[in-house]
Amino acid sequence: MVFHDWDADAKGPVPAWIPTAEGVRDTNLAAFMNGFQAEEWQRAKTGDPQADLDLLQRISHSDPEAFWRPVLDHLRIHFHHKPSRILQSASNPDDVRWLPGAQLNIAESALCVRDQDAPALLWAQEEAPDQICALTLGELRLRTQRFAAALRLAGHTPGQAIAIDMPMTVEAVVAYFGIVLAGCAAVSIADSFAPAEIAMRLRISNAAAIVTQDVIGRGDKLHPLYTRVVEAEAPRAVVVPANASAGLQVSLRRGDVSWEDFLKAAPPHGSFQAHVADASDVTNILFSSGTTGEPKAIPWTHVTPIRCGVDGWAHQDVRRGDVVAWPTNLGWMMGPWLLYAALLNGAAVALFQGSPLGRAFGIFVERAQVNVLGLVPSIAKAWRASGCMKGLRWTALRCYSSTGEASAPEDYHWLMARAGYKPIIEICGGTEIGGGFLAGSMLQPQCPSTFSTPTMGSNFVLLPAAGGQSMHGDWTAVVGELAVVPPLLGSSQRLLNRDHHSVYYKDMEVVAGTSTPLRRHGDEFERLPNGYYRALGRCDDTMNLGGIKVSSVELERACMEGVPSIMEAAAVGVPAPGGGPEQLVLFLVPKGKREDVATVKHQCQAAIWSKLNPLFKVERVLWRDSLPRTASNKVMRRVLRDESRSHSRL
Ligand SMILES: Nc1ncnc2c1ncn2[C@@H]1O[C@H](COP(=O)(O)OP(=O)(O)OP(=O)(O)O)[C@@H](O)[C@H]1O
Repeated sequence: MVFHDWDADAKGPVPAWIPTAEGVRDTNLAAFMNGFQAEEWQRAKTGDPQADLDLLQRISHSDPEAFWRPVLDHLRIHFHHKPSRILQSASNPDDVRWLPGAQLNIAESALCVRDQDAPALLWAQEEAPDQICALTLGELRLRTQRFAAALRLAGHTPGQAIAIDMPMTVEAVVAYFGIVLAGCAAVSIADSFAPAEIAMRLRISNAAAIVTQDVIGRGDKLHPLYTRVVEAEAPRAVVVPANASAGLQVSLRRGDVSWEDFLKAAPPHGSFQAHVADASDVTNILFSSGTTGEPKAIPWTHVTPIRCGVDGWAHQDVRRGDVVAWPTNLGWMMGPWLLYAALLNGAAVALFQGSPLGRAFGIFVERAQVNVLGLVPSIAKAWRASGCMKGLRWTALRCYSSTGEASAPEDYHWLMARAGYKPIIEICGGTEIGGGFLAGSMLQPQCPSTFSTPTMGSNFVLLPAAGGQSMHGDWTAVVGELAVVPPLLGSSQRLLNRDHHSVYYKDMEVVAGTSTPLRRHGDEFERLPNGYYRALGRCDDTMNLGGIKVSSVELERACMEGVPSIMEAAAVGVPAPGGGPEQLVLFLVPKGKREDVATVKHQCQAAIWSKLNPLFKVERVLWRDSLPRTASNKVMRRVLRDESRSHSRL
């Protein structure tokens, strides 16, 4: 009611959550600001953390030496040899060096320097979501060291690539950190992939071994995993049983070994000296989702996880003793991101062994006392449609967080309300960024499906179609492609299967007033009148309707808000048969039964006219049972574009 005369055109969307003074005071950033010493900070700060947030964010990229030193201390990054400086600049962004001269193993910072008695991992099975099991950091460290020792005894040397293809279980986390401690690179492969996809990733990374699981149990169904890995002609496999008490449910190839036998070679309590590496050595090889084409193989170094840690610290406000849950897999960047964002901040990771779509997951969140709950938009949509979380009390929750694709404000308003109005911290970046460049903040009012600040350390411009570069802080409402201003700590400097420079810098404008090229990212954003941002999806998903550029996401949002009978929408622009301007085709998933196409087309048209532009014409509407998605659950509009082209040829 307080907002009934809110002028959204002048002030941006209505906030659905406003931090209290006490809430602001308790954040990590407010505490950090108290002790921050940078010269510009001392000169210009007001003493009010909310008012000073922009200043801190600006200093975080304009003065990396001043910003990162205390942040590295705060995250307790453990160096065997300290870096000579934070950043060694170069005119080519691929040649800059973060933490030059540093010798470290980032897994030690995650496992060895914090309270060893504190919980590090919590988990439960889908069949018994309220039976929470826990492992302390000390126990996790010991198991990890044993795995690393076993790797060494099996002949694996620093620099080798070792794949992991399995659900995100305790064993997966042990293997992940064990590989990093041993100086090898973990090749992250999502557990949903078919053999050909697994084989491609093993080939690109030249993996010397793989850690996998026999089967994946979901509800009362068992899905094969080991057989897929075998079909991919994987190298030697270490195989974890899905059900430890039942033992392995597959027979192994000659040379493959069970998890238990693999570990037997190393003493359970022996200490393992972590491999001390250069900051730029590889710890992890990840693959992007492939929304825009073939997945890119992206190496993460010992520096990249610091991006994850700082995101979690500054944006989701992960605190010591917290519990962080985020249904994902090590094969997606949010898997490793979650481990580092929690452990580098002294928090525990909550791993649910089952589907996040049902009530069992909600019970787990309640019982594990989850403080920070991450998700992708399709999870919230499913919860809202089924009503499965009704009555659950997520009282420990301080915030949600969302990544992956643009969210629907209505769904997210619903989600905020279901935990008694808790903010949803949107974060957008990418596998090659090691985390986010744009996010929400617990120091600022939050509106569903918007971003309120660049992440700490990052800087970007929007490139409006009319030309020019619009900086954050310009405070002008504008739409444009977002381009990152390098350098950005954590972002990639090489790719294994493409030329890094051509993918990210070729043909890009230079940063105004410098000779440094902007870094391409390929997302379209709108800056709102209050300086917040809204994601408009991939630039490839924008279309030109009657000479006006519009993004798929905007059209979809208008339909979702205006037509109650649809659950999901995907909008694509298709060239008119025989040439001419693009035509708008809508693919819709119904909430219940499919309504008459002509009626729904009329409703969508009305919603688009009233919310966006009276010149946009809906050409066709097609019902679908579901939308095509990548393995990481992102809508593949390029597949729909192809589909509608073939429809129009019929
Ligand atoms: N909170 C968010 N809101 C909107 N979009 C998001 C959000 N988080 C991530 N994204 C989208 O996901 C992308 C990053 O995902 P990822 O690194 O897996 O690569 P991809 O773009 O999906 O795949 P590829 O680069 O192979 O095409 C972002 O560029 C953005 O398009």
